[in-house]
Amino acid sequence: MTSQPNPEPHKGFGDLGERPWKAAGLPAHPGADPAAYGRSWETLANALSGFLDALAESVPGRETVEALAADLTTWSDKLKPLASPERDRVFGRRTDLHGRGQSMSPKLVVIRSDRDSVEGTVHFGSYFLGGNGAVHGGAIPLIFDEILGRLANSADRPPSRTAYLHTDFRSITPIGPDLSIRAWFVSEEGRKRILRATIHHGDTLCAEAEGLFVALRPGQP
Ligand SMILES: CCCCCCCC(=O)SCCNC(=O)CCNC(=O)[C@H](O)C(C)(C)COP(=O)(O)OP(=O)(O)OC[C@H]1O[C@@H](n2cnc3c(N)ncnc32)[C@H](O)[C@@H]1OP(=O)(O)O
Repeated sequence: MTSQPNPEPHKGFGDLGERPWKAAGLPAHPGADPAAYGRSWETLANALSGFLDALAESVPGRETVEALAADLTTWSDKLKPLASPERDRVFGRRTDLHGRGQSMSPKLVVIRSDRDSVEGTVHFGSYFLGGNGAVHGGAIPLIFDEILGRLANSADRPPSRTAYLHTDFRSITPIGPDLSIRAWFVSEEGRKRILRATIHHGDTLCAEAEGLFVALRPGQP
């Protein structure tokens, strides 16, 4: 399952000229090059997700909260001067990694995929808690958009965007266990691609979705 680059990249960023990270020995587009960071970006993404889960679960003392806030501010201040145009970034663009090297959506592990379907597992950590052990109702469409959007734009298909995403919550989606996730094409006519997906906990259907993805016309953002 591979993502297709938008033929008309996002406009609004000036030409950077020489990319500053090239001086650090990185390629021009480090997000598109799995070798750029070795295993270190994957380690970072896992550490970030693990941190968010640990924070969500913990009840730290006030001193710990203050120290943590100071540490995070230090890192934000270090990273802000390194801000780069969207097309050059790494976060969320490492399609070779489970979870694309980001922490916004839960980690999707693809076990099998072909041109028209994909199967895998998804794990919602405590960061995605809604209440009473159930995943937040907004996080479920998030992973559906992730898996359906990637499948809709896979193979040689031109890029598309989600026009609608209908989600039915059939039973509680639990925080913690690995869940089965499946997505498949229902139809593909002209610019319109209809796909469906399910999440199961064992034999229990937790949620299902249908999405319409519309192929972008040239120049459409
Ligand atoms: C670059 C790739 C990144 C992949 C990211 C993964 C997916 C995402 O999360 S994308 C982010 C969320 N989605 C968005 O931001 C999309 C915002 N919306 C849009 O950009 C536009 O409305 C867009 C592109 C979906 C459709 O607009 P447009 O290209 O003008 O299509 P339009 O001509 O109106 O419609 C085409 C067909 O789709 C149908 N259609 C469009 N929207 C809907 C809808 N919500 N419900 C039902 N049918 C619809 C139309 O009726 C039409 O059907 P027909 O050809 O049979 O008459």
